[in-house]
Amino acid sequence: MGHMRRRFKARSSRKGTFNPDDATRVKHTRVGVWDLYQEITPELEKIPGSSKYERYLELRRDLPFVWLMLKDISSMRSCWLLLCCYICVELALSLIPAANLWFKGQLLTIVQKAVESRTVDRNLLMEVTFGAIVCKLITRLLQWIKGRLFWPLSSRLKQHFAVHLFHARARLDVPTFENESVQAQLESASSSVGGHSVAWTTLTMVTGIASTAIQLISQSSVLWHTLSNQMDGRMLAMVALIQSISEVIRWQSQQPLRDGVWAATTKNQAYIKLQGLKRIVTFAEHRKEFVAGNLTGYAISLFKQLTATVGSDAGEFWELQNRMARHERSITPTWIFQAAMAEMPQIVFALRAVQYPASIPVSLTTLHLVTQTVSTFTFSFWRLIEQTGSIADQMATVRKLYDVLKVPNQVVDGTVPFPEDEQKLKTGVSLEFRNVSFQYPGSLEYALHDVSFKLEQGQLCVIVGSNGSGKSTILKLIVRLYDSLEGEILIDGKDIRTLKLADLRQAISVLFQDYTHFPLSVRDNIAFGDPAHAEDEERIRLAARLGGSEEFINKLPDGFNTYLDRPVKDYYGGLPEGTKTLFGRPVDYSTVRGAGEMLSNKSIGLSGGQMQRLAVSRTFMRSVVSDDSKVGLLLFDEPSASLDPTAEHDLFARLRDLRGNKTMLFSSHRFGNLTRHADLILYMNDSRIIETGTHDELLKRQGDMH
Ligand SMILES: Nc1ncnc2c1ncn2[C@@H]1O[C@H](COP(=O)(O)OP(=O)(O)OP(=O)(O)O)[C@@H](O)[C@H]1O
Repeated sequence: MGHMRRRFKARSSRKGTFNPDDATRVKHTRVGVWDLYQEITPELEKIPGSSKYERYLELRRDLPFVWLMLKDISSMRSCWLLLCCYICVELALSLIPAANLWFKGQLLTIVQKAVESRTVDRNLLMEVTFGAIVCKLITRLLQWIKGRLFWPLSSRLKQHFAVHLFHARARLDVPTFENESVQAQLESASSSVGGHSVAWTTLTMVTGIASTAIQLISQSSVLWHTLSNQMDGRMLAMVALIQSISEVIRWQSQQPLRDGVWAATTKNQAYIKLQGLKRIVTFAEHRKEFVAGNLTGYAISLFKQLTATVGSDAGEFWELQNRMARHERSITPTWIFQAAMAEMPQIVFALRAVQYPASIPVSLTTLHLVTQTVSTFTFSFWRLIEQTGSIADQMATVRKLYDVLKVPNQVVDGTVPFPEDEQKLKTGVSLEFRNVSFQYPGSLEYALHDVSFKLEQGQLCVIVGSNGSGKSTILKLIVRLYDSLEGEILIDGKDIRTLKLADLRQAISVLFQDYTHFPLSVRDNIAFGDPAHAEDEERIRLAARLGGSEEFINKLPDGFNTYLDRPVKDYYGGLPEGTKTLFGRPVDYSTVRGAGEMLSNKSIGLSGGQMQRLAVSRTFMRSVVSDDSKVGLLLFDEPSASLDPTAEHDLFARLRDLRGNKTMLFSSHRFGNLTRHADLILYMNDSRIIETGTHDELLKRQGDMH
């Protein structure tokens, strides 16, 4: 699989767009039910190794990053010694084929002498034989050492760069993270081949290329030297080499989808429907309606009929593509010429033998030497081409790996510390919106339009409005998930953009409407509300109690240690059907088909209300559990949306009790329980505040209107 991914990794060096309908640049082929569109590459680019100028520029841009990475790797204390050993072993291994060749050349000399003088230099023969054996042994030994170095080195690199990548991802703010190009960059920087990190792949690739190059150079110089006094030796070598290189080129050109721009789609309606039917009978989610709808008979006959219609054209894209590629290896004039060329060394040898019968033993050995060397040679050459082909992609990946740490966040950090006096937070902060307007990135509509209001220290404010009126957006702007386009937001009279982000967010506690649950234990889900006290068990339990979640958490299989959705699945195969739980967790048989022999665990279901209580507990952990909380402003976006009336009543009562004198802001769909206690109600519609006042004032005004 890893190999496949690497072979077909899309190369995205070309700028611009790809239009399958442009017949002048795009070749259209039918592959079974599939339509394959390939961009026509100019002939020149098909020659391996001939990279275009643009490609060269790219390499020049990316190369420094590879250097940076190598420096980075060697500066890791636990790595550099291993790395040195690894490089030495690789170097030694790449010189071995040349040594082997040298011994064979010596044999050739011995044979030649034997032919000429009818005597064999015994000592030399012994030396050569012994040398060849030692060479083999050393190779084995080096390979063994290389194998032993592999895991420690590769896993250390993986760890090091895992931290790097975690950092790169963790530091991004909301608009930057949502940006598609940043996502693509992160994706490719963390791409791995066969489970290895980018660093390891790059390292092996760089050492691999160096080693192949050394092999080629050392072998060819030894061969050239050895053959210098052989009749036709060099000619034989040239002929064999040309032949073998042309094989490589032919092989290269037979990989139509290796490089270049291409796309495939199917328009075969019968095939698409067939795939749809397969899914219906495969996945559990369709079963209820499939059975109740009495669809069995109909589906079977439809499936049979469609299978007949599509016929042998049916198939997955890769399967058909491989079949076609094999068919394409048809007989062409070049192919015939190459086949003839393959026999060329033998022909040269035969002609020579006819001319000089005495030279037969020598030329026979030369022939053997040449053909054998050339075949290892071809292999090395082929590898070099393979590797240089992917090195450009790999280097680009390395650059991206380093660039992701430099992606600028869109929300720029401020410099002013906040608050000046921590004690003041206890009495809450004041909050003011001055003519704030905002559009979400990529959206043309205003989510907030000229919004102004002022909330004094310690006041309770409720924003009321229908769906999509902009309530949540107000909360998101206060914590600077996004920055407003126009106007300013002031906290304690200071523009929030001037304040240090970490301080600002520390002083605010927020419960979003679309709160999330981290794929961690229930305890950690609450503890993450206040990292400073994440180890404080008492505090976590208190937060759970106040948030109304303690009771149901205690009933979970592992209590506070329960994972609602374990991020690491268990693996098993061939389980007897009677196994309902394993390792204390329920077995999920519904995923068995997709994952083959691997199965995963069912996630533990909580009701919507329980989820919300858990989220409220996390917020409480941060803001209301204790007096030493550094929070001065509490924001709640529909905290009771999934709660039943009693739970809602309890929650609000508790919140009013616990908040002390802190400033609090709620959003709600309706007037009611909460608005009665509000110092200020903002009534929103269509991105604007259309009315403000207290509960009574607003009701009165409404009454006046009717
Ligand atoms: N991430 C986003 N990207 C683009 N548009 C968004 C995004 N989030 C919200 N919007 C749009 O901004 C407007 C205001 O949304 P907001 O979430 O503030 O409404 P709301 O009053 O909180 O609604 P609800 O009561 O449904 O929660 C809506 O028109 C919405 O479609």
